[in-house]
Amino acid sequence: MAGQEISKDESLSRKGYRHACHIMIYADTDAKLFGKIPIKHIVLMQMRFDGLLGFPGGFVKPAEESLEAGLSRELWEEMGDGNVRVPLYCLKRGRGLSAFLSNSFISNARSQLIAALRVLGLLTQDELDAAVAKAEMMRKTTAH
Ligand SMILES: O=c1[nH]cnc2c1ncn2[C@H]1C[C@H](O)[C@@H](COP(=O)(O)OP(=O)(O)O)O1
Repeated sequence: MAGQEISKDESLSRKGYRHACHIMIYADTDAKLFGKIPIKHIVLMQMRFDGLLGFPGGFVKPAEESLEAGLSRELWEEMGDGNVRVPLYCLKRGRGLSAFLSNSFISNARSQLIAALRVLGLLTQDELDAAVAKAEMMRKTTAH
C-alpha cells in the first residue's frame, strides 16, 4: 500500500516482491558557504541515470546475500557516479533546500530524505516545514 511503512522482517516475508536497499551517507561539517553560511551537514544523494534524484544503492538478493552485503555490492558499483550534496541551508528566493526539494525524485526518495533529516535531527521540524512549503510553491509555479 502506498505510503505505508513496514518492518524489515515483514518486508522480507512478503512473497513476489523484489527488494532494494539504499543508504543516506552524511557527515557534520564546520564549513561555510561563501565563507559565511553554515553548511552544517554534508548529505549525499545521487543524480541517477534517469535524471531523478535518489540515494545510492539498488536491488539486493535476500535469498543469496545479506541485505548489508547486497547494499555493499551496489555501493561498490555505484559510488562516485553522480554524487550530489543536498543543500540544507535556505538562500534568497528559495534557493538551497527548497529548490533542491522541488526537483524530481525516484520512488519515495524525497520523503525518505525529509524523514531522515528530521529523525537524525539535522534540521528542525519548523525548518523542514518551511522548506517543503516553499518547494511546493516552486513546483506549482514551474508546472506545465
Ligand atoms: O532512493 C531511493 N529510495 C527509494 N526507492 C528507490 C530509491 N532509488 C531507487 N529506488 C527504487 C526504484 C527501483 O524500483 C528500486 C531499485 O532501483 P535502483 O537503485 O535503480 O537499483 P539497481 O541499480 O537497478 O539495482 O528501488
